[in-house]
Amino acid sequence: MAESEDLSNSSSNSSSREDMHFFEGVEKLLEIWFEPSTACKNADLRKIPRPMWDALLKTVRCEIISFTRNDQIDAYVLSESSMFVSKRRWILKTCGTTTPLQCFEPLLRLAAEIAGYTEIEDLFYSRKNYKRPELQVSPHRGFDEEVAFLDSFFDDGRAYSLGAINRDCWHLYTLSRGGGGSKILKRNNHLHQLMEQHHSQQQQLQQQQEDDDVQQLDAQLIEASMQPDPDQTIEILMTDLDPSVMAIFTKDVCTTAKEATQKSGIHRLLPGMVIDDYLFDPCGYSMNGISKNGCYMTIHITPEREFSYVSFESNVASSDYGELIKRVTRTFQPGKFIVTVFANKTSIAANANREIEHLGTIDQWKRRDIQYSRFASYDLTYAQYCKYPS
Ligand SMILES: C[S@+](CC[C@H](N)C(=O)[O-])C[C@H]1O[C@@H](n2cnc3c(N)ncnc32)[C@H](O)[C@@H]1O
Repeated sequence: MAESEDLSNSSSNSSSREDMHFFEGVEKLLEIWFEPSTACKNADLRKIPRPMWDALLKTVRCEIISFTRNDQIDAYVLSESSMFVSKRRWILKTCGTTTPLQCFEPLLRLAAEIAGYTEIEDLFYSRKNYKRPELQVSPHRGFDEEVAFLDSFFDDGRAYSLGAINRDCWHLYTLSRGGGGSKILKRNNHLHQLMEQHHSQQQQLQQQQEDDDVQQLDAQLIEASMQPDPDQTIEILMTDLDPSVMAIFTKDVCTTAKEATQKSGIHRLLPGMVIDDYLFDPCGYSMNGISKNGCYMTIHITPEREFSYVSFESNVASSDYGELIKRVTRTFQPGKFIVTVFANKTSIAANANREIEHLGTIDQWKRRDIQYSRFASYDLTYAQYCKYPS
């Protein structure tokens, strides 16, 4: 399977490429939803203390550089992108040569031992094709390897590649169940035992509770599981960006992250977000934005001209993502971009596929690819756009 970006127009040969400074902006994105726990009423991933996150992120090869929180969500800016921790949802987005799948086992242990979760309800692992896949380390040297790794944990995982696999494309691994928990495979013996052990301990505790309490909780859970909470995620992954915009995200032009945020107009993309931003030296930018209702946005920028890359992601609900896509692409002026939208049936973005189908052009960007997929609990729309004439 072709993995690298289309390099047919590149004049670089392999020896000069070796010497070149390079940073892989493309992120690996892992989102896990844990199943609400009947036995542990106060289960919460935010109970996991900071030193444990620090240790977990060492296995990923990155570290926390900034932190902000509100009642709904803890948001971490990392040396390579971001981590968001909510009650039962965990999101890790990391770029460069990080290894997010390496922290999968430690995460499940912390979720069981500290947070009180023993079952995974849903999982999404996704990324764009890397620009330089040969620089990645195991288990991220190719999508096949990432899938094999995840398949060793799940018996119901499914892998998809959307877009043109010899050019710009996007890979996704997800579970095929609509909630209901996904059993960790028995061949991961130690982890399986650990999860089972926590599960049975919690079940014993459950039996000690008053019958009324349990019945009430069960009734609430049944009702909640029949009607999922609205959920949606939009990602816009941009390449070949306008150098004059990218210059903003260098220390030559801005001395602080706040200055870069304001000069670029990032603060106007989704008003009402509390922004935690970071400007790297000599260049590079990351920000997390969070709002009181639990929404987040995150933007990461690799401004170097030879491999410029910007990602935008948010779970903000909208029935008009076209407007948001316009604001984002006008801000960063990419040569090309990929949009993905996940939305479940109760989301106001549930018709995003139809909306994007009508967006054949967005300003000066023309759509080259569109695919629509229906999964157990979410619909997914993938589209790719290029600036024309291209
Ligand atoms: C971490 S940031 C944003 C990454 C993000 N995934 C993206 O490219 O959209 C990466 C940018 O910061 C620069 N940078 C400077 N110092 C860095 C550091 N210590 N760690 C990671 N990136 C650094 C890189 O050269 C690159 O331009």
